[in-house]
Amino acid sequence: MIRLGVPSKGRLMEQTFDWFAMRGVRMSRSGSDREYAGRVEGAEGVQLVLLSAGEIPRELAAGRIELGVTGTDLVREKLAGWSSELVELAPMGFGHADLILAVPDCWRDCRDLDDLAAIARDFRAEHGFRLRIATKYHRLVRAYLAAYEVADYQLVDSQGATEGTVANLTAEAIADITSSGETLRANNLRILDAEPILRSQATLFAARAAMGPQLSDFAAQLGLPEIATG
Ligand SMILES: Nc1ncnc2c1ncn2[C@@H]1O[C@H](COP(=O)(O)OP(=O)(O)OP(=O)(O)O)[C@@H](O)[C@H]1O
Ligand SMILES: O=P(O)(O)OC[C@H]1O[C@H](OP(=O)(O)OP(=O)(O)O)[C@H](O)[C@@H]1O
Repeated sequence: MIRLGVPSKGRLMEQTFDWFAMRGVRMSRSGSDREYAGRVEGAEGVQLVLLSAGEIPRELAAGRIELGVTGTDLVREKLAGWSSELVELAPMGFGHADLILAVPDCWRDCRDLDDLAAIARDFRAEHGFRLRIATKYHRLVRAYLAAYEVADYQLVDSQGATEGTVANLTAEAIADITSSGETLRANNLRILDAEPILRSQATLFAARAAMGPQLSDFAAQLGLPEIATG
């Protein structure tokens, strides 16, 4: 049996269902919108497991599902050394979002990472604490800022509504996912002029430990390029 983890709600779930339907595999919830079981038609031996997008990386790594759909951002954030545990079978062409750093629009002198590094250096002396960056992407943000030699900051954990933290005075800057940019604009934030921390999209992942003939057959049925097994 191949257990396939799919996000349990919203656009990500609907677009995942559409992606599989285009490839001849029809998925649906078994019962009401609140029931987290699902049906699969058009593929033998595949069981649908509806899960939080954020839990799918760990479920794959733990061997509780063999395949999973989630954003590349969540896999890279949640699993250190993700590529030793998972294989990227197919980018799915939706759920595009960039993980970016943003500062208050009124910080006229903060345009890029060099400016941020300089402001962060002065911030502590001036305020008695390090500049706060709100995010749920701790691992990715730390690695990125280390690469650009930004050091004088602290991360503040924010699991949602991250753009609100600056107005709420719990952070000076944020690192979060954006697609249309509307949430940033509505909260008077501006993206730093720099490469995004990550460009993410919804992706079909397989657990490396589960690779074998059954997964290969299913991948072939979906029209994916031949995958190495073992
Ligand atoms: N505005 C957006 N546009 C496109 N993709 C997005 C957007 N916001 C989030 N995503 C992507 O959707 C995926 C799920 O995001 P997130 O964990 O925030 O979802 P959620 O619906 O809050 O899920 P959970 O059930 O874990 O709370 C992530 O990979 C993220 O990159
Ligand atoms: O650039 P935009 O198109 O405005 O999208 C960006 C927003 O979408 C996501 O939030 P989501 O709605 O998933 O809620 P969250 O705050 O719980 O993460 C993300 O965290 C941003 O807040």
